[in-house]
Amino acid sequence: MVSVTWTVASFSLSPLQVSSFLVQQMHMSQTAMRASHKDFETAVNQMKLLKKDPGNEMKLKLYALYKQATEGPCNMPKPGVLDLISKAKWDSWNALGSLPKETARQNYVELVSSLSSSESSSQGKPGADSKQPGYETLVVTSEDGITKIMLNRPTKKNAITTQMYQDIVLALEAAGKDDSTITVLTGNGDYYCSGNDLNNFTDIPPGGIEEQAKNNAILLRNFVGCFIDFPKPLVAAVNGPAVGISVTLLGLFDIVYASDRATFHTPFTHLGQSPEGCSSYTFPKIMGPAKAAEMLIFGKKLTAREACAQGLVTEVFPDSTFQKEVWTRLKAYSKLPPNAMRTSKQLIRNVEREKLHATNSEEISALQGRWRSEECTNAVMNFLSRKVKL
Ligand SMILES: CCCCC/C=C/CC(=O)SCCNC(=O)CCNC(=O)[C@H](O)C(C)(C)COP(=O)(O)OP(=O)(O)OC[C@H]1O[C@@H](n2cnc3c(N)ncnc32)[C@H](O)[C@@H]1OP(=O)(O)O
Repeated sequence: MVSVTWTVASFSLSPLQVSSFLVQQMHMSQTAMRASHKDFETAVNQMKLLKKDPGNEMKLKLYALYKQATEGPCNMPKPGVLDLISKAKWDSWNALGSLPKETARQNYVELVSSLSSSESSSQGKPGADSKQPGYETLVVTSEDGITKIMLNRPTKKNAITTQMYQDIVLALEAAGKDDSTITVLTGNGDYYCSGNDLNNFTDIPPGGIEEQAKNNAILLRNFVGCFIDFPKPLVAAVNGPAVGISVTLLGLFDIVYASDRATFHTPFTHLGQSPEGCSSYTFPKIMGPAKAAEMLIFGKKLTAREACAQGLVTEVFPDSTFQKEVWTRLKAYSKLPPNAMRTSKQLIRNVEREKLHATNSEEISALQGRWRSEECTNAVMNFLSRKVKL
């Protein structure tokens, strides 16, 4: 990563320089659109060179994206229930709905690129899969049948850095396979999480903003995908205010317990951005479209009790007894038969799994455009130059 100068340097840019910077961004984004046909062909060839089998679920995703990219929305008659393989392929393609060909091409390219880079990063590292990572900004503990993943950047209100996104993915993957029965995400300090660390936008790689948007898209797709596919009961213990992506993800948790000090805030429009974490689908479903719009479009902040009344939060506890009450409750739940819990969770989530993955892809495509926009650039600069708080 080249350490960035644009946010700092741009404070002293003239309006002309700023507009030429933005024109350059627009030009780069058009170039990326034109390049994507070629990128797609390269990715199709790259797929054939993968050494590891990516697994059936991933193959179905790739199949669906390939068909959508080359033929558009699913136009085949639905196969019979006994033709299991054709039906799984059809379901996967059909779940992409009217996703534009261009977006499907782009998603296919990114998915293949993430598969190839994870393959090359694990090459030459014997035992890399089994090694337990040490996390810099997470504390992961396993006790009484509960794996607790605690965000641990209290002085930065647990804002999520790019490293943290990756670490949370690793921690969730490990928790999904360990012998605990329940997994809990919580925060250390007075905040649950203040969302995406806005400094993530200042790490510009050598390929510029275009490459940064692509990298962020890959990271975010994988990150949200892990929550969609998490196999065990997943609980959020929201110990304090929650902002941005830490709020939207709550729609993918099975239980959300909140302290009465917690608030729920998604200031996407203020940041020139748009919803993620599948909230454009889960929030209207949970609280109805009118309430969801007030949060996701206008950035209305909810108290814990309001969020509970809207169905986003399961139960609110007084802050003074939050930790004691939540952990006592969870310890009791963790003794329930684990396989029955997993089966019930999967039955609940499987109904809409493909829809959630398709929503994740569409939200990320929209965000890639937002990240390149003047509205987003200005909002991030304003926060980082201490002009605004959200
Ligand atoms: C890989 C890309 C994926 C992208 C996924 C997209 C996600 C979308 C979102 O999550 S949008 C939400 C982004 N979050 C915000 O906009 C919140 C910004 N923060 C604030 O508005 C405030 O800091 C606050 C309201 C959360 C807390 O205010 P308070 O006055 O109580 O505390 P401070 O502002 O003094 O914060 C203490 C220090 O923490 C730093 N900090 C807090 N949040 C963030 C953040 N999100 N990004 C970066 N830094 C953050 C803050 O700057 C202070 O740092 P300092 O002590 O060095 O000054």
